[in-house]
Amino acid sequence: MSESILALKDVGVFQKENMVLNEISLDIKKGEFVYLIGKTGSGKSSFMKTLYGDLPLRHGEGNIVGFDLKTLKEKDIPFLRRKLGIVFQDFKLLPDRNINNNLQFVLKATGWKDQAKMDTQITEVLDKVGMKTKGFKFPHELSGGEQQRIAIARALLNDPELILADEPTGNLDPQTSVEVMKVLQEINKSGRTILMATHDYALILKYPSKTLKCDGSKVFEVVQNAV
Ligand SMILES: Nc1ncnc2c1ncn2[C@@H]1O[C@H](COP(=O)(O)OP(=O)(O)OP(=O)(O)O)[C@@H](O)[C@H]1O
Repeated sequence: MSESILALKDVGVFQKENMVLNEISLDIKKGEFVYLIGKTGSGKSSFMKTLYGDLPLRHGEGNIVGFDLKTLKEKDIPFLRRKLGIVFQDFKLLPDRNINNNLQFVLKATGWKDQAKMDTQITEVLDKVGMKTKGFKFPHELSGGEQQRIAIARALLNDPELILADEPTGNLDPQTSVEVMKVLQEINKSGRTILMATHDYALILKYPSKTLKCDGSKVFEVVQNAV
C-alpha cells in the first residue's frame, strides 16, 4: 500500500458560517495525479483553501503531508506550505523583480541562506519547466504560459510532497494549456503528487486521470466518460 499524502474523513468546508461542501472522505496516495472538477461556485477553491490552511478545518478529520488539519495552529501554516507547492490561476508573480529574484524571494522567505545553493536550486527548477534561459526576464516580459511555468517552478522550490494547482490553465489558451499540462505531467512522472482543480474538460480527456467532482455540496469520484 503506498503512502497517503492526503486523507480526509467526513470533512466539511465552510466559508464563514456557510457550509460549502460536506461529508468529504478521500485518500490521495503518493504519486497520484487527481483532478478536481465542478461548476463555478461549487467549492473547488474553498476546498483547496482548506487544504493549505487558508480556511480552518471545522468539521471532520484531515491529514495532509503529515499535518493534522484539525489541530493546525496559525504558527504551523508556514511549515505546512513549505511541504506544498501551490499554483494559482493568476500566477501571482511579483511584478517589480525578475524571475531569478522572484524565486530567490521565496527561498529566503522559507529560510534558505546559502547563495550558491539558492542559485543551484533556482537553475534546477527553471530547467524542470523549460525556462532556464528566462531568469533575467521580468514577469511582464513573459507570455501567460511562460509565467505559469515560472509559477510552477516556484511551487517546486522546496521540493513539495504535494502540488495543489487551482485552475492553473484558467487564463491560458488551449494550446498553451496543453504545454503547461505537459509540464505538470512530467513533474508527476518524476514522482510528485498533484491535485489540480480545473474547468478544462478537453485537458481531462487528453490526459485522463482520477477525477473528483464537487457537486451539490458533495465531493465524489467520477468515471472518465461521466465528467
Ligand atoms: N471569501 C468568501 N466569503 C464568503 N463566501 C465565499 C467566499 N469565497 C467563496 N465563497 C462562496 O463559497 C462558495 C464556493 O466558492 P468557491 O470559490 O470555492 O467555488 P469554485 O468552485 O472554486 O468556483 P470558481 O470555479 O468560480 O472559482 C460560493 O457560493 C461562494 O460564493
